[in-house]
Amino acid sequence: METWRGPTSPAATLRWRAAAGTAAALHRRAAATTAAAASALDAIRPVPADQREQHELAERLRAAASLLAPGWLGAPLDAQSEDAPLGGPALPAFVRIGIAQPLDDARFPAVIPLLGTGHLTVDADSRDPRVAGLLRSVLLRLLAAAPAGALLVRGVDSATSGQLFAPFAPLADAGLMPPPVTDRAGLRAVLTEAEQWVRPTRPTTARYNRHDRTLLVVIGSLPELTEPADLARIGALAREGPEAALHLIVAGWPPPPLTAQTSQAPLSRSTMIALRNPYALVGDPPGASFGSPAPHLPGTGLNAPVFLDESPPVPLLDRVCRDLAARFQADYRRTLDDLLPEPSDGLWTESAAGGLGTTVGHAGERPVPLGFDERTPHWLVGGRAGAGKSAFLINVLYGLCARYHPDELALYLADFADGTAFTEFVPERADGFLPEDGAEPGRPWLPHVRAVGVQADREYGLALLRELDAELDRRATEPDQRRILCVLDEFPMLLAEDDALTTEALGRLESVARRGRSAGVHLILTSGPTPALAALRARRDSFLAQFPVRVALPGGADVLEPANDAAAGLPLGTAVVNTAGGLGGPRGATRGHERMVRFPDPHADPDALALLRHRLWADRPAGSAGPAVFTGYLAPPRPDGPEPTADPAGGVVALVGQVVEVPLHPAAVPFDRSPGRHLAVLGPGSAAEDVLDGLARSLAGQHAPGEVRFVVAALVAEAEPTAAALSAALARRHPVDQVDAAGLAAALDLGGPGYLVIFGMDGADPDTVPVERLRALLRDGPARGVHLIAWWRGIRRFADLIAAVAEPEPSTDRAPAPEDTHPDGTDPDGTESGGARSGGAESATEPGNAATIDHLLFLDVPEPEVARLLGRAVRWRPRPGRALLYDRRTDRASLVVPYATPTEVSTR
Ligand SMILES: Nc1ncnc2c1ncn2[C@@H]1O[C@H](COP(=O)(O)OP(=O)(O)OP(=O)(O)O)[C@@H](O)[C@H]1O
Repeated sequence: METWRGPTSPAATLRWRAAAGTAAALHRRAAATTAAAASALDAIRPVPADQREQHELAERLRAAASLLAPGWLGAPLDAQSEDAPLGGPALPAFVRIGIAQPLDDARFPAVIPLLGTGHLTVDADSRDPRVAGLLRSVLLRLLAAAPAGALLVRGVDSATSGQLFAPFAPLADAGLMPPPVTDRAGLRAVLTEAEQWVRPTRPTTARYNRHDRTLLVVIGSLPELTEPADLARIGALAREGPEAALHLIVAGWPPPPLTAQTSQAPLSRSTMIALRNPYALVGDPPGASFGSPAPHLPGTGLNAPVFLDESPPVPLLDRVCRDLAARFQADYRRTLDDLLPEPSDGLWTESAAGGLGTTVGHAGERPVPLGFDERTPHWLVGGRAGAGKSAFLINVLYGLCARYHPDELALYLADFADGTAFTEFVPERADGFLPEDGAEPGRPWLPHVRAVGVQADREYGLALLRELDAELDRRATEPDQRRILCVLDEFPMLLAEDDALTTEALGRLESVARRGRSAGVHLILTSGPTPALAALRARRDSFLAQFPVRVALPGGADVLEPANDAAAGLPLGTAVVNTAGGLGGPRGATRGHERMVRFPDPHADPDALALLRHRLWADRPAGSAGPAVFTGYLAPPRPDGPEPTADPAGGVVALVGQVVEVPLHPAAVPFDRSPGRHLAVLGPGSAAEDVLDGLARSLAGQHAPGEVRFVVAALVAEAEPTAAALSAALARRHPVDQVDAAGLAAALDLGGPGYLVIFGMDGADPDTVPVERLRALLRDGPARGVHLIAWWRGIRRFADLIAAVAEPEPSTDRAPAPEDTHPDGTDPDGTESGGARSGGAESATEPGNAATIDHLLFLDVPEPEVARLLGRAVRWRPRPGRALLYDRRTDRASLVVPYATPTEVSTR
């Protein structure tokens, strides 16, 4: 009789017996099953090579296969009942790949070891329908048979643009299996994830992370021109993967060589399938042999042609994927309500005296509480983009706001990336700013939230930390029952530069974290995956040591200790909550300090969220103010209401923008009667021109009609249109002279109250506008209500002029003493103030010389130039939408966001 590969012989029969015996030996993890299979197979004896014996052998192998790969793992999928239960007690060790057919009428399921053992390769890729069928059926079997959540799958398929995995889309929608990647970048991301998965916990001892879950990477086809380096990474993963619960199914392996150097060896530790027509040859599984009677003899693979399983019926695939997704979602069907107190209990029933607490999620059926008190004062939260960080934070913040009265809890929120986490807490208005007083906001605000920084500058973050530090100073003498929670989202950006701001921010973080613990000031820091975290942790006396609570969302394992792999492979909507600084513990041991929680998506029901927000807002204590909102990417509108009017000395205060500080406040330039009350706007661009324009309009609005005279001059051509438009606008309310340089010279003697608004002062010819007359104006103008507000395009001309006007002259006038020195001797951005200085502006500040300009507003002037002019260090990074306001009298420099460009003058 002829078998498929040759005449049947006792030796061949022996090989069959050995094959089954080997398979049984491989099944170590299913000992009982294996024992049963082995005993079934041991009964096989060498038999005469007749058809009857062959049939009997096939029958026994069929029985063995049903023991090794029961249910979903081995059943013919086209006959599989749609009601067959999903999930099993343990990860499957064997899986069917097709039907072996040694004789025309003798068949048995071909079963290979995979999970727990090695990998599978096929020499053709997903473009071959037989390969696509095999991959889909193996994947379906494994997913259907694995315990829920135990098998994580990553798909790669370039040749069919991911179509191979299309039937599994419901799993992607549910967040169970990400959509397949289809290009080289995607492949690299998958390989990186797999490498992290197998990364030794401690490289020196080469011990491997051991996961409770298994990662299966299924490559249906490699991207075209996959680079040898990436192929080598696959090879390395194959070698190291199985011990770390990583397995590969790679179709199209080995890939066709591009050059002799790039030809790839078979993937180690894999069962290889070679396609023939119409059947396939199946090689030996790793470390064992289907066909060799003894391990030391070379294996020949399975001695029977195998007809690979076809793609499972679409309805079956669909049903299984939907069921798995539905189960997963059922577990996640909890809502934000499940984290809140019972509605019947009402709002704000808990006391913050001993600490704050809320429910952050559920571990199984059990709610998991987490809080802020002396034991767990601060939290560090990590997760990759899209991991649900905002969702987690929003749950926490609403949970706290529902439990504690605004008198017991104040929130400060800031994000530094382009995230949208906190827009949720910004009262709605198209421009992102707080509605006018009394207006019903489109989006109510939470009475607990004092300040929100959206896409905030690093300076804002530092200001927030300074404010908290100052609050802690206050609390040292006057304890305050109200707890403060400050959330800094993407905090590594605050520390991203190697500069003085980072140094100070680190110090403040340390101080706030250390002192806040017992003083009721708490922090949540969040971060995406970044090497900065490891670097921060490695610092001696790292402030992170003050953060015992670590919350790792998907991709956030680096907030845990490196040896703790509890967060590996977390699906969306889950987090590892660790209260021991991220420390792990023995595998399998109950870790009292660590829970895996599931948390709901608070935006899944926007109406419920809006209702809750409205409830919190409607119940706010009388007199509550909305949060101060700083939106980094918007120029704030000039305040609508009347400008702060005349100060006691009879001058006005011009507002140039918003100081980047906490609490937010306007940058005010007083125009009172003392010498030097003038403003220079410095910078080359049109933004400076716009600032001057806006300021002049705002000043016009502060005076009764006809009360002051405006003299407007454009001494550089580029500013003429602006000057003309401004003059026209101002003229609706006040007398205006639009003049040239000569007219300006004449106006220096203006007798009555007025403003000289000069665009392009650097264009003034000293012969036309004499320095001594300018000096007289700077010194004496304010006393008669005349102020200069002028724009210089370049700092050099300004410095020259100021040096010239500041030259000592016989005078007994003395500049007034500084009114306001920063208490800690630093200016608002932390640079040292005061001290002996030299330089242009310097001489302008010398006592006895009052011919000077008190206020300088820098736009787009490099830090060294500003420092040189001021004769002292400043911390300033010019960028669009930001200005530095320097007040000569107080020697303070403040970062300012200039108000939005005006469109028309106030018509009051
Ligand atoms: N518990 C959850 N269950 C299901 N989906 C969720 C859950 N939490 C968040 N999501 C969804 O995941 C997506 C990302 O969530 P979220 O915006 O909270 O992530 P993030 O980490 O803040 O992202 P980024 O850092 O990019 O802003 C959103 O579409 C959200 O609806």
